[in-house]
Amino acid sequence: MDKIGNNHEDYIIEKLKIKNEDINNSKTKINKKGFWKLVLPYYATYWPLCTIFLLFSVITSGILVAMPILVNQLLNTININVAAGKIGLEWMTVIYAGIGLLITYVLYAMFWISRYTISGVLARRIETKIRVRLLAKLLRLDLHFYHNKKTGDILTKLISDTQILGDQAEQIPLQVTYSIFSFFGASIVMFLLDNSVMVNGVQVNMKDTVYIVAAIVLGLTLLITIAIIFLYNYLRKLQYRVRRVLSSVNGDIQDRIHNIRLIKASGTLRHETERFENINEDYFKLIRHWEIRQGVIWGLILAMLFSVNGVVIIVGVVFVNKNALNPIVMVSVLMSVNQMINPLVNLIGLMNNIISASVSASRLNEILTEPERILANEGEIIVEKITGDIIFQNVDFKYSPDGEKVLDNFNFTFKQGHSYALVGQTGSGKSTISRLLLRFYDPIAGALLINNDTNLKNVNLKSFLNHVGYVEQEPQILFATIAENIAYGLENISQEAIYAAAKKAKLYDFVMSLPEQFETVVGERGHILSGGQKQRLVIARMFLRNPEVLILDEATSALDNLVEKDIQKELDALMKGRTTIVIAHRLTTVKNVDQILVLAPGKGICQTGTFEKLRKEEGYFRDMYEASFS
Ligand SMILES: Nc1ncnc2c1ncn2[C@@H]1O[C@H](COP(=O)(O)OP(=O)(O)OP(=O)(O)O)[C@@H](O)[C@H]1O
Repeated sequence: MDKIGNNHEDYIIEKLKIKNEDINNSKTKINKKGFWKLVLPYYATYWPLCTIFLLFSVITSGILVAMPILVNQLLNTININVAAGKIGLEWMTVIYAGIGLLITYVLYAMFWISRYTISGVLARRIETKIRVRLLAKLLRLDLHFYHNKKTGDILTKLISDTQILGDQAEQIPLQVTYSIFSFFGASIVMFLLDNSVMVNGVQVNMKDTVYIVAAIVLGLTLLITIAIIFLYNYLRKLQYRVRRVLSSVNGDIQDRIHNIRLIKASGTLRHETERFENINEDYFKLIRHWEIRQGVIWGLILAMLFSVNGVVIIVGVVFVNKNALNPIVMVSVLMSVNQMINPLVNLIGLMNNIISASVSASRLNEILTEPERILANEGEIIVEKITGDIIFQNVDFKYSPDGEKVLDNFNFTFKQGHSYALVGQTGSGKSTISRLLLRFYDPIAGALLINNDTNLKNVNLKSFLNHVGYVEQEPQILFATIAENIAYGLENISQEAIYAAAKKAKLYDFVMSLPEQFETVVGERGHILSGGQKQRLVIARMFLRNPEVLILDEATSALDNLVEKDIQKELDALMKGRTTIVIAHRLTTVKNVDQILVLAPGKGICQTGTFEKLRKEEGYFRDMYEASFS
């Protein structure tokens, strides 16, 4: 099997930053039982629906399979009188058989419609349940998981793969039941056919001949089935690679749309279009490769299957010629052979679906089996109030196992009710300290204690975060109204409280000038807001939370000096009596804090003191101070 990365896929791999081993190691990535493992629990949960669905599938398949018997009965009413050379009909039997056929078709239609509706509902139920489960898992995973993922890639799994799984959770059992049932049903029917003929007034039975024909059909189809199983494994690996690349292409589109302003500002429209064309051209070649192979493979197998029909016709004609097979029975035998082949043809049509389902299940399992490093401790120690110090005790931390330590034996006590500022060169670990405190990550060694002695790992995370207000450099804004964005995470908040928070954040006047005021939808990531307005919105969110611990990571960096001064006044008032950690490059923001910590990359804290003390001391802070006034 050719490896991706050796030929036309080189470009796509390089451009989309796909890990080569991710694709070529598809053997380890694809879990053969993945699909069943994922959907069986849902079949068990919705067992009444499943039972009816399976029952009706069996009934509809049964009716189809029984059809040759009815036809056989009908045809047998034609009584061939060989001696007299006449053909006579038993009209009453014909009428009864006709009515029987009609009733059968009506019943078939009724069961088919019921089965179709029930299985559709079941499919969508399973799809939505798996999607919710996946989303819940994604929310539980810590930020490490997201570092090397593209959002579009995750979205493809969340939307397309769950949909494929839902569809196939319906189609696979349905078609497999039908196929197995019809195959074996048709085989049995073939043996039950009345293969006797009147020869010169004497009834002659030809059962042996039918057995021979059936054995030929069974033998040939068994061989073809074995071939299908081998080819299935090959095609599944190929399909995994195609889907992996497709979801990376989706990720790429999402990434470029996300950065549309960069593209516009850099004038790279043509470059991006060409790049995308090249990526898609490579994707096209890859999928063409898949389409051709699977087309040829399934086509050949279909041809082999249909040739069974041909073999039966030839064998049948020979037997009829030797008077070993009743020509009327031969019609029914041929119908039964078709009934045996049809399920296999059906299974071939279903093969691509089975492959898709198996690949989707493997891709979803990549997320579902991802270890959860941070357990939110839903039922553990509830934090009613933050009344004590926050202590970083011998904390070591790095972002990846093979990366450098960002914090190395970091020790510091943030005293309750005091304010602190973290300053220092870029990359010195200031934001990392706040991320650890919010439990975006856990330290690899040491501990974070809150309320003097409670390990943060042991507390109910939500109850702790209820007391923490966090404003970060890049405001996180949802596609929702301004009011919803301000009140995010809080329940039963009055309109007045939202207005008051907006006033403190100097956002109120602007919001009231909008046609829909606080009900204005701000667009994705606050598209309709300026950088400063976004920052004011997240500051308003924090005022509303009224937390006991404040973490302000460059909270006012996007504000102009006058607004910043106003908001800083409000923030200073809020900071009083609350443990506050301010991360800032602007000295105005850190002027009034109780203590400033100066950090250096790889060294941790290298200076501490008040603004006045550090201003005079030789070091990074004095350099920073002098630079800002030079
Ligand atoms: N998600 C991440 N994965 C890997 N490394 C990271 C990640 N986030 C930060 N780092 C690295 O950790 C170090 C500390 O980053 P951090 O964001 O804490 O610095 P900072 O002092 O806040 O910088 P700045 O002042 O520029 O915001 C940096 O070297 C950075 O490259």
